[in-house]
Amino acid sequence: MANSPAFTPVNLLTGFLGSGKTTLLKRLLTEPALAETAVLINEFGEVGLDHYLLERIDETMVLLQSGCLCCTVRGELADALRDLHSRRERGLIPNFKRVVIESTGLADPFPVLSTLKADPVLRHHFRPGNVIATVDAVNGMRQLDTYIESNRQAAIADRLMLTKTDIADEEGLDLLRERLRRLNPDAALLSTADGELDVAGLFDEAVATRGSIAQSPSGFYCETPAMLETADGGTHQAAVTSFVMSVEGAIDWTAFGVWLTMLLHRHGERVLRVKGILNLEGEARPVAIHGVQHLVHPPTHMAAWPSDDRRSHIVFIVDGLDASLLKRSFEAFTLAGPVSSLAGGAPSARQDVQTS
Ligand SMILES: Nc1nc2c(ncn2[C@@H]2O[C@H](COP(=O)(O)OP(=O)(O)OP(=O)(O)O)[C@@H](O)[C@H]2O)c(=O)[nH]1
Repeated sequence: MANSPAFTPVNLLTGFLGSGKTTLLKRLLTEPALAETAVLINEFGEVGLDHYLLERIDETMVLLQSGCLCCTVRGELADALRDLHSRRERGLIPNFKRVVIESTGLADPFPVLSTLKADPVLRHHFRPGNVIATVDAVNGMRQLDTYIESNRQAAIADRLMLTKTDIADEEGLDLLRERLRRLNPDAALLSTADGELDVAGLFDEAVATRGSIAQSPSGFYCETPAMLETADGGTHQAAVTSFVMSVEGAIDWTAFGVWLTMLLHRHGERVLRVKGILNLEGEARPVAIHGVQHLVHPPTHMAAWPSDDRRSHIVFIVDGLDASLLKRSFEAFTLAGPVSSLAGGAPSARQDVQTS
């Protein structure tokens, strides 16, 4: 295709669970300079909601199967990129000049980058762009303390993007900045709240160095930082699992709000992420809800239902918390009918994530 670059940059948007990747992506995609962007979304969990929460669906947006890019979806990533390239060449989809991959909040970015290098077709048409890692100013310190994935994401990034500085306390923020500078002194440390932020400039530019990671002559990255290897060979923390609760019929908002607040108050340490699209009593439009550990974000109305499915779907990513307990307490609190579908455990798409 005439206007497509010889090597299309593939940018990676990473960052721990709930740290604001989709929010940033949504903002980026409204930038006129970034109009020609293909988006690949990968989510940890049975049911992906991010493509709905992004509220942009077209043929240059690809949802990668559930499972984690760094563990089980790498072949699919390569296939998706090859397919996008081939359809662009044949003029079947709008031209795109860059790719952005939004990874799961638990992804290790390194294998994603090496997928580009390993594939004989991809390396002739794509090149690495930038790795942008969002870091939650409220929960980031605890996540760095607890989850190796969070450290890997921050260590490999070209740009560290602090989010939620508007609701974080100053003292904690200073400590987090210091820690991030120590972890990755070469990355630009930015904030989504910065009015001067050059959003378009976050992408594409190939960078000469990437922290302590060596760059091969072909421009791809060939070493993983040894200091961040996990004892179990690099898979996710042992007890992290995800499940979805799907609920028929409208939910009472007050009861739901009390339940969620109590849940996160009591078990916030272990609820790494909760997000959902809710059908609420008295509301024509769906409402998106987000929680990250102890933090409940204000709910937002979505523009419209993304499909004919009018059920509420609530996705949980938990660390060592029993799905059936959550289901029972949800039913008791909200007096909702039985939760119609409850996926738990470790399905084949994410076998690398062990259940305890
Ligand atoms: N106050 C505030 N809230 C934010 C900011 N960035 C994101 N959020 C909120 O944080 C919640 C999670 O944001 P998402 O963008 O869905 O996070 P994510 O990293 O894509 O989440 P996962 O893909 O599930 O890991 C949402 O309720 C956002 O509105 C910010 O800078 N300030």
